[in-house]
Amino acid sequence: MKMARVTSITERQKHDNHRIDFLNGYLFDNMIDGILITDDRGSVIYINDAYEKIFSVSNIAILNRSIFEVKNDEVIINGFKTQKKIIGRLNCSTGRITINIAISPIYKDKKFKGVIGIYRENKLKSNEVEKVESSFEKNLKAERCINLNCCFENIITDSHIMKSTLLIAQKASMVSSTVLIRGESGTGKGMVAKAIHDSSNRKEAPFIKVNCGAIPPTLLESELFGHEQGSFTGAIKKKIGKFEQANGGTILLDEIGDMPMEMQVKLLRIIQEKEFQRVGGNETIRCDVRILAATNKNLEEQVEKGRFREDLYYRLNVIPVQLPSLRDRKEDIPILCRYFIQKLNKKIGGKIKGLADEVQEAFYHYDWPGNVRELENLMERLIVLSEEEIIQLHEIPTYISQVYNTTIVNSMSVGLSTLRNIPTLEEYEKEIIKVALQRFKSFNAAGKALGVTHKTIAAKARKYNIVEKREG
Ligand SMILES: Nc1ncnc2c1ncn2[C@@H]1O[C@H](COP(=O)(O)OP(=O)(O)OP(=O)(O)O)[C@@H](O)[C@H]1O
Repeated sequence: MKMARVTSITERQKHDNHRIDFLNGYLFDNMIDGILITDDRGSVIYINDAYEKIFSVSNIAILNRSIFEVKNDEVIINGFKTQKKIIGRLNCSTGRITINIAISPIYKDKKFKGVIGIYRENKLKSNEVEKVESSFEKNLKAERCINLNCCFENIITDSHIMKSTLLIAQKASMVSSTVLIRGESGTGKGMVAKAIHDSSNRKEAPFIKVNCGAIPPTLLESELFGHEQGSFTGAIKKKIGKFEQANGGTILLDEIGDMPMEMQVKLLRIIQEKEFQRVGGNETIRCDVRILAATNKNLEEQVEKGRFREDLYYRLNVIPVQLPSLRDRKEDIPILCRYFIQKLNKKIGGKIKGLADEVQEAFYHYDWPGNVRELENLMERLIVLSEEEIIQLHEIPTYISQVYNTTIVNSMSVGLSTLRNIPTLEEYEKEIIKVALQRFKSFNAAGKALGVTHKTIAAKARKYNIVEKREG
């Protein structure tokens, strides 16, 4: 009898640990190709010996540095930004050696975890030197092909996933199908709905937004479909509902997941038959309204629990548009900050020029549960209250700066544990002082960050030739 192979959990764990060992060290050590691996923020977490040789760099100088600051390797930067497989070529200064590069994104549980770059030296014969052409250019062109029209220009993003999502929204604007826009609160669902309307041939007609969660269930029907005079206590005058107001245009049913069951039946009817009656009225009113719905709820779960009609769910979910949360597109944080600084400086007469490096780091590590709205509100508060032109770490709320402080300590120990050759204490001291001086720009501030006096920093900076020794 054939025995099935069963891998127990503990065995599997052993496998996993083994794999991690591989990744942390020896798998790539003896390869001919240079290898560089980054984490999801673009910090270098691994380079092998071949990489050190090809680029004449030491791992101590490059580990934990951002690929944006380490070296001008546009191929990996482009691979990181687009989170796509990219091949390219770098020319060395002699022109006789090129380096073929293949960058691949690393995903775990559908989440972007960083990139791995493979670098292979390619010695050219002299007649080949002229022919070298970088496929990086081609990739850039492909990237530019993601063309969004001006209706989407207020939706600021650098993220490839977000741009692809907006492209779906733009395509949806060309038809009248129902669109279900999903995403956590503050991810921009309202903005996307407006852009779909503005980009459609209904743009001259009204765009009407109804927050289904904010209106008491008893009033929602009259809000949506209107009522006749005297149809219920308080119905003093005839009222035109939102659907009639939106005739020829678009209606956004925001927080659709909170719509009461009775209203869901009525909504289904209007989607199917395109007609309704006002509350207390007999007249059948036909209207031509494009329906967009938005929610931050898990509608599938609501359907399973019997809180949302399955037939309505399918009617609404004809074109799904899923907006990623800000923590899943952290590459958007810098561009959003720049955008909000510019916009809010104008609005409230602020003079902020930017964010200190540590603030940017802190923003990067924070989870932003309120997404872009939370970031925008915080930027407004900082612009109003900040004493400096560059917003400093001590000015941001402690729940965000704390995240930064713990991450720095953690990343230092992770970085050290991945080093193959442990640096001497002196080498380590030299590097950390260099980093602190680059970041804080003065002996005083660097000393404060490292917990020593400015005199100690100054003396050590001279000892390690980080700054020039004074004569005499
Ligand atoms: N990509 C973006 N670029 C610029 N501003 C943005 C972006 N995304 C969101 N915002 C801003 O964030 C705020 C929230 O956006 P919006 O109301 O569209 O989010 P939402 O997902 O509909 O939120 P909710 O579910 O709470 O209604 C708005 O002030 C909007 O201007």
